[in-house]
Amino acid sequence: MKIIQVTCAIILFDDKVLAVQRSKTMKLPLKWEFAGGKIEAGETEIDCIKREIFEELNINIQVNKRLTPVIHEYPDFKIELIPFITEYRSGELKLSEHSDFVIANKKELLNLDWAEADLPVLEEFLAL
Ligand SMILES: Nc1nc2c([nH]c(=O)n2[C@@H]2O[C@H](COP(=O)(O)OP(=O)(O)OP(=O)(O)O)[C@@H](O)[C@H]2O)c(=O)[nH]1
Repeated sequence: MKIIQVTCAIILFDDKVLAVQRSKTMKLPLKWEFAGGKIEAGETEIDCIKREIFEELNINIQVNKRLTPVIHEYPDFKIELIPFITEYRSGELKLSEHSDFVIANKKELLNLDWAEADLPVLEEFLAL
């Protein structure tokens, strides 16, 4: 199965983190994830995550650290999820695709119903 490369951002707002909920009509409906998306041809990982965050959330971020990529096979597709720790810089947060968001502390993050590929990312982040 072809691997789709996807970047995602753990966006820090001081000591809290943004998580977004996929809409009913997206793949993995209503699951929580870190905002991000597919790497386009010729694009660097960093360009991709900054572009996706602006498209999906209307905000600008600073990228601070790359975490360990996760390869995950869902029943109908396979992704390499490439996570970055980032921080909010500017702009008014507006959702364009997702149905909801939270800016949550570590304990609150653990209570969300995450997309499976995100679980190792969350674990690595929480252990830092
Ligand atoms: N952005 C993002 N996608 C994730 C995460 N975890 C995870 O499994 N994915 C999956 O990675 C895939 C690519 O994300 P995307 O947001 O660019 O694509 P999509 O499926 O909404 O777009 P599509 O309509 O072109 O299929 C999605 O199928 C999504 O379910 C995550 O933390 N962030």
